[in-house]
Amino acid sequence: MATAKRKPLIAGNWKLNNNHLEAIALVQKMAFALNDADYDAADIAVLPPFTAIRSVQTLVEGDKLRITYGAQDISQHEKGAYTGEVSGPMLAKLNCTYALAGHSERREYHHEDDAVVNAKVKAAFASGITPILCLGEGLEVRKAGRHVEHTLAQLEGALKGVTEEQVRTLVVAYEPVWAIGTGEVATPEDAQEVCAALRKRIGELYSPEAAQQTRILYGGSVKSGNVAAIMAQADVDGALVGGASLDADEFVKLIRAAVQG
Ligand SMILES: O=C[C@H](O)COP(=O)(O)O
Repeated sequence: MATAKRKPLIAGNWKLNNNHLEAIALVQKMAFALNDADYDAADIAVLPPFTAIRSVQTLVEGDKLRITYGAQDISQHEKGAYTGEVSGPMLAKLNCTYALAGHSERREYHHEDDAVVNAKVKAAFASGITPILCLGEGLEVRKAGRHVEHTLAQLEGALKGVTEEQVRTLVVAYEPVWAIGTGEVATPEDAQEVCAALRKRIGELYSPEAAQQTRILYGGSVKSGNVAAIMAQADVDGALVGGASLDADEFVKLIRAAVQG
């Protein structure tokens, strides 16, 4: 089967870093370094904390930057008595392109299970936001050799009720939990094994054509020095980057290394 061309996506998840002033400084520095060839080669996104999204929006729209942005989480609810939550319509009003759903840190520290993640994925689509669905196994599961079945079960749980049309635009991020923020990177072959299995299962659940369109990212200690080998894998379409996205010079270097090839 001919492989459709998927534009790489390099997304920087800032996690709990950068107030709105620091966010402006970081995006300005990125914008100063990036050029049209970079934007043509990859979609480039930042995922600031909620409090900085408005500042990033103002900068991006005011200067017509080709950097896209999104949120690190999205409520499964649209409105009502849900203290602390931020809804899809609120994020859409800020012109967010993406929202993470099911990041392992949300699953671990906020006890989000597959049903909640599924509701968040659907909430994002309902507001015209592209969910970046995060999946991945912990160390115990990896050691037991059950990483593929574990990640596929998370995928199936998160996609209940998601249509084929939606899944074509979905972004999936495979992030082995043991490789997040630890300096421990999965080998390119480890990343490919799971990303290929995810694409195959999307093909079985929907259609091979849809599976060829879904972008699948790898995340977990991705840096400018290791991204090229990961991106060289057939089923890896980009990276979800934590720590290395907090430094503009390193992030731009990483983006360029990711698309050279
Ligand atoms: O969302 C990003 C991932 O959790 C990876 O974080 P990291 O690049 O700091 O390991």
